Amino acid sequence: MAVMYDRVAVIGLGLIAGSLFYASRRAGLVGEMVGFARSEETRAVAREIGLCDRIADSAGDAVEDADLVLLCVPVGAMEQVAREIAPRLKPGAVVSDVGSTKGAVIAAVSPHMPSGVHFIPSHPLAGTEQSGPRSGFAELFDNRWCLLTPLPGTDESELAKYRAYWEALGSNVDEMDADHHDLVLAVTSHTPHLIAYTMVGVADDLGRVTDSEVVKYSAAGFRDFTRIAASDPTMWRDVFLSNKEATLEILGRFTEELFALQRAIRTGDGAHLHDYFTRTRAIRRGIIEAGQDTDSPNFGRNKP
Ligand SMILES: NC(=O)C1=CN([C@@H]2O[C@H](COP(=O)(O)OP(=O)(O)OC[C@H]3O[C@@H](n4cnc5c(N)ncnc54)[C@H](O)[C@@H]3O)[C@@H](O)[C@H]2O)C=CC1
Ligand SMILES: O=C(O)C(=O)Cc1ccc(O)cc1
Repeated sequence: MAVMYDRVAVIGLGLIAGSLFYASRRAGLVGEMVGFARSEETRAVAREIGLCDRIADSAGDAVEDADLVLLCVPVGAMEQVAREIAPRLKPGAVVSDVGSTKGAVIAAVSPHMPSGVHFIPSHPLAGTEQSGPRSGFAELFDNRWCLLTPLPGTDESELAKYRAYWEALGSNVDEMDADHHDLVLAVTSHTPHLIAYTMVGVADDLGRVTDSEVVKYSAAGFRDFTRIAASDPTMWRDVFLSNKEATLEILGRFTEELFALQRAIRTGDGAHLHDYFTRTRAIRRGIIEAGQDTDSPNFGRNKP
């Protein structure tokens, strides 16, 4: 495939930045990729393993002359990075981020963007519980969604080009507004992570009594919870602090339903439990029939 951006800068050298580097290389989408991370140790690892073509000594140096700048740091660090790079951005450059929340990132980054620079926020719905410079891989974005939340008045041709970049990385791309994104993600990602963290925390408390039994007899569902609860603490702290309103809204609804189920168990209301589980089973079957199960080889089959 042809080179789309001659020079790309990635700030923050973890799972997403590394995967962007390998996937961009695989598809021949960028000329040179320059990287920067705050910690000296991360930069040393990146140099050692050949992550990026060049590792700069500051965020400002990394973005010098870059056509595309990708902010791949925890969402709580976006503002500081935007402030650091702003004076060094090339006029006409596209700046994007890959943060898991969008409203707060837009509020943090856009005030610092000089006129003539195009800020186009994005969020790949692809990840693992791994983090750091050694965790990236080229296939991460294959067949996953990437959501763009462009601001009103965004340059149409830069938006179309950035969208095509994600498609060339292997993703399916959709656009929506930031508030809607944050509500959808609170339901599908943020609150489920909080539930996994809580369940593993509960098991850990029990573990002090029954010790290794929790691990020894853990069934698949609980093992999935432990995988999710092993995700990066800094990243997830920032996600909840920056998507407060939507997460609290969904958590409120969650606890109401949980209390109703708790009451059904206490009062022996089997019909309530059975009806509830029948409804949720139909949702899973609907996802599979629509070809939207990303674990299935049929994923994307029924896409419009
Ligand atoms: N891990 C996941 O599954 C996904 C993460 N995201 C989002 O992508 C972003 C990056 O996540 P990961 O790559 O997983 O994180 P990571 O923890 O693997 O990497 C983050 C990198 O940012 C660097 N960093 C932190 N603060 C910095 C600062 N002030 N200046 C420069 N570098 C700084 C760290 O040293 C590290 O190299 C986050 O905003 C996250 O919400 C989006 C989709 C999936
Ligand atoms: O590992 C998992 O199960 C994930 O849910 C990955 C993930 C984490 C954060 C995001 O913003 C998007 C995807």
